[in-house]
Amino acid sequence: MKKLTISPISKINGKINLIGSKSLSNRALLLSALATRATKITNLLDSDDTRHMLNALRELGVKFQLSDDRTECEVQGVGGAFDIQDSLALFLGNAGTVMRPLAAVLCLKGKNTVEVVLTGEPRMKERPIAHLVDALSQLGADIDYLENQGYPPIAIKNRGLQGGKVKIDGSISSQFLTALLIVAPLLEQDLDIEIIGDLVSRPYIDITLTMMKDFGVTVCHENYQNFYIKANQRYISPKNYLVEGDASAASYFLAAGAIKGKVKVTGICKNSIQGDRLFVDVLEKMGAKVTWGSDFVEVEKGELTGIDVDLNHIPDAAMTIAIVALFANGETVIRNIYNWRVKETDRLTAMATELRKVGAEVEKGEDFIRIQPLPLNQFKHAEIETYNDHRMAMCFSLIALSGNPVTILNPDCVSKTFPNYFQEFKHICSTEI
Ligand SMILES: O=C(O)C1=C[C@@H](OP(=O)(O)O)[C@@H](O)[C@H](O)C1
Ligand SMILES: C=C(OP(=O)(O)O)C(=O)O
Repeated sequence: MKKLTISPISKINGKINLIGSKSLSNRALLLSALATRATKITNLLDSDDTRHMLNALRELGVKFQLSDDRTECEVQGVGGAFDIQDSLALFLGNAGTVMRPLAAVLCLKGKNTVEVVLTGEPRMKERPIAHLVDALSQLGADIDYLENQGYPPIAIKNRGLQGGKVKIDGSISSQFLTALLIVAPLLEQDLDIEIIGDLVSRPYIDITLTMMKDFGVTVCHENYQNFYIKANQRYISPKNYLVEGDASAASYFLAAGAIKGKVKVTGICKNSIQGDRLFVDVLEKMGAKVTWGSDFVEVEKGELTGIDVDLNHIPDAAMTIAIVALFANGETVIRNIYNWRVKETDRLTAMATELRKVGAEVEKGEDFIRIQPLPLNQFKHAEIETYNDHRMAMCFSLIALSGNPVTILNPDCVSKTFPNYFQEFKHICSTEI
C-alpha cells in the first residue's frame, strides 16, 4: 500500500487559495441540470465526488462543457425531469451528495418507463439510505434494494412521485431531506414535509435552501420541522454560479495556523453559506486569533485550551477539532456526532483508534469522543490507517506539527474531495531542516 511520511513541521506560514466546495459544486451541477437555460459554474471542485456527479449527469443525457482545468462548467439545463431513454446503472463511488439527491430526482416521472440502478463503492453499500427511500415510497416511488435492505444499490423504476404530505427521519443524515427538498418543486402537487427525529447537520439544509433560492425556488419552513414547497415550479438558471471555497477543506490549514503559526485562507468569508465557516468560531473559542476579511479568514496561533462542545452542526470539520485537541491545554469533548459512524468509515472508531496509535488518551462513546491533550514529547511516529476516508488522511497530516513525523497510509484517498491536498499543505509548512 502506498504511504506518505510527513516530516516534522517546525512552523506554519502562508496563504492558501481554496478549491471549490464539494457540497456547493454538486448542488450547483444538479440544480443547473434541472434548470431551464444554461448555467456557467465557476470555481467548480474537480475531485472524485464531482466527477461522479458529472458522469451520472452525462449518462442521464445532460449536456455540459468543462474547461481544460475542469473548474468551469457550462451546463445545459433540461428544465425538469431527466429524459432517460434506456434502463441504466450509475456508479456513484462513495459520494453521498450524488447518491442521495439523485435517488430522489430519478423518481420523477419521465417519458419512458425505464429502470435506473444506483450503486457505488463497497462503503457506499454500507451507508444507510432507508430514511430517504421510505419517504420517497410514501410519495409513490417504487424502489427495490438489490443487496441489503436499507442500503444501496437500489433500483428505481421511473414511475413518478406524487406530492401531499410526507414524513422523513432526519436523525442520521441531512442529505435525505436535501434530496427531498430538491425534488419537491418539480412535483405536480404541493409537498408538506414533516421531520421526525432530530434533524442533524442542519447548516447543510441552509445550503440547500439558499441554493434553491439562487435557482428561483423558495421554500417555507417552520423551525426546520415542517417544510412547504409549491408544486409545478421550475428551477431557473442564475446564468452564472460562483462556488465558494470549501470551508471543510479550509479547516486543516486553519487548524495548522492555530497550532503552529499563521495561515490566511481565501475563498470564504464570515457570511459564507457553508456551516463549516463556524469551525473558525470553535478555533477562536479554543484560543486561536482570528481575523475575517471580505474574501478571507486568517488564523494565528494562540494559547489553545480544550473545549466541551456539541459539533452536530459541523460534522466534517469536527474531525479537525479532534486533532487540535491534542495540542490544547485540558481535555476536549466533542458531542452529538453519532453520524460520524455512517460516513466514509465509522469515523468515531477510526478517530479513536488512530489517535491512540499516536499516543493519545481517548474515550469514545456512542455519540461523543473525549480526547486528552498530548505533551509534545509523548507523540509517537505512527502509521495512520485512513480507512479510505479523505478526512482521516487530511486531519492526521496535522500530527507532524508535534515535531514528530507521521505516516499516512493510502494518502491518495484525499481525491474524494481534495486531490492536491498534500501539495497545498506543503506550501504552508517549514520543516526542521
Ligand atoms: O449535504 C451535504 O453537502 C453534506 C452533508 C453532511 O452529511 P450528513 O447530513 O449526512 O451529516 C456532510 O457530512 C457531507 O460531507 C456533505
Ligand atoms: C461525509 C462526507 O461525504 P459525503 O458527501 O459522501 O457524505 C465528507 O465529505 O466528509
